[in-house]
Amino acid sequence: MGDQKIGYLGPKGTFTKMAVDALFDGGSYISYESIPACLDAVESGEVETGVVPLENAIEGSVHLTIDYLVHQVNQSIIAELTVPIKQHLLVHPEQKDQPIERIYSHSHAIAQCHQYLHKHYPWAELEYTASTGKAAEIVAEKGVGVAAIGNHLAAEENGMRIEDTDIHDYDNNHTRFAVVQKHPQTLKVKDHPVSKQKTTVMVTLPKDYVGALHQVLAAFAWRKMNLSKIESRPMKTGLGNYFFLIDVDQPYDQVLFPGVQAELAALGCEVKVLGTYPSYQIDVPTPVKRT
Ligand SMILES: O=C(O)C(=O)Cc1ccccc1
Repeated sequence: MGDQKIGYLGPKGTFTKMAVDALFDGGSYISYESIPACLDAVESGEVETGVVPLENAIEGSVHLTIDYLVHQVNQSIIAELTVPIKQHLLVHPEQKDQPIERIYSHSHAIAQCHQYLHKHYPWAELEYTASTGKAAEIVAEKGVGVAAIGNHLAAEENGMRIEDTDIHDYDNNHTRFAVVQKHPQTLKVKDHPVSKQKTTVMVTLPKDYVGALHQVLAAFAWRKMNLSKIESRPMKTGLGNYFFLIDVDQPYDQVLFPGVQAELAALGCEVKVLGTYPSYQIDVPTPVKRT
């Protein structure tokens, strides 16, 4: 296999980049400034593999990723990795007593630190950026009087000072990242244990009728297939129209899944397999001391 080209949500110093560094064993890493830009690059073949955030333990799903995967591109999830997330307040090295008037970050990072922000910086304006790395880059450029929420890598890469560490409101803050490809092929990853094999399916109901979701879930339940997540998202075709994304805790097989698909098809549901993949749990290094 040649050099693997991996696109990720950048710029430098994002959590996605930390996840990429932790998972992959070599390759060319190409940074994209937004989730759609990264997934478009996979779609066009500019990179074979993309890595984007999928779900956070505190804030929930990254809807932009889910919606883009479902509505805009045709790609498979070929791996997922879960990494711990520690948020810090980053400032310009010349920041001293100047009031912090604006705080920049990704919407999920801001949501993970709401209580902290409410308590310590209730006056600060919050400004959303496409990633935490972008927020750090903006603050490094703007100078004093502003701050970013991000990780220690963003601090290092942008020459920032960590003003306050571990400012996320809940411990056990983890994020799941999806590794996606248009034409599934083998990945060269470091030697991480696979915690389980999962399959994600998208189910679209024909129309709203009594017990529809119950029947969908029953198809998995009586086959004793464990579900680890179910989420509804709007179809974007009108209020009240939803599809369901279901994570099943087992690899795709030739008996149970086709059985589910046939049973749901008989109910008029559309079922699409978004991927069957290994799930990695990775501990990224977090060498943080207040500086
Ligand atoms: O913005 C980043 O650094 C990302 O990779 C997305 C994200 C944002 C907040 C928590 C986890 C991942």
